[in-house]
Amino acid sequence: MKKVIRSFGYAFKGISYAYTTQLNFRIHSAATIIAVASGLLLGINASEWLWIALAITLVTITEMLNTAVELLTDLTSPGYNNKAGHVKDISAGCVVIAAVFAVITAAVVFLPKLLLLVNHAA
Ligand SMILES: Nc1ncnc2c1ncn2[C@@H]1O[C@H](COP(=O)(O)OP(=O)(O)OP(=O)(O)O)[C@@H](O)[C@H]1O
Repeated sequence: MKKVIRSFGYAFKGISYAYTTQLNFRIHSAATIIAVASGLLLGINASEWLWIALAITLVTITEMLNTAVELLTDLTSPGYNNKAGHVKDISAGCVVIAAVFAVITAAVVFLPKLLLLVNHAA
């Protein structure tokens, strides 16, 4: 049991490292808070919550893996190396793909509800 708790401790250390060192991770965390608050305010349904949760999870995981890949690349290839550059670019590309998915998901879930609110107010 102690071992499991210790493993969770290491995992949270990793999340905390990504949060404190990566500006993009903090931006994504702020976007997560905005998405959850919007979901609560607009009263989205269970399947919409699942899509939002999937988008948040994908962005968070890719951002953390990107941080790990950057660290590992700097460790194994501190000097300039074409392949090291490609590794970092591909890793960053994964984050962009997840972020595009998140933006599309947010638009599909929230836009119709926001437009309805605007129409009601007008
Ligand atoms: N060792 C290297 N060899 C060749 N190109 C590199 C190397 N390190 C970085 N690059 C290039 O510079 C880009 C930016 O790298 P950098 O390590 O600054 O990442 P970053 O996205 O700015 O991340 P962060 O700001 O979180 O450190 C990479 O995507 C890559 O194209």
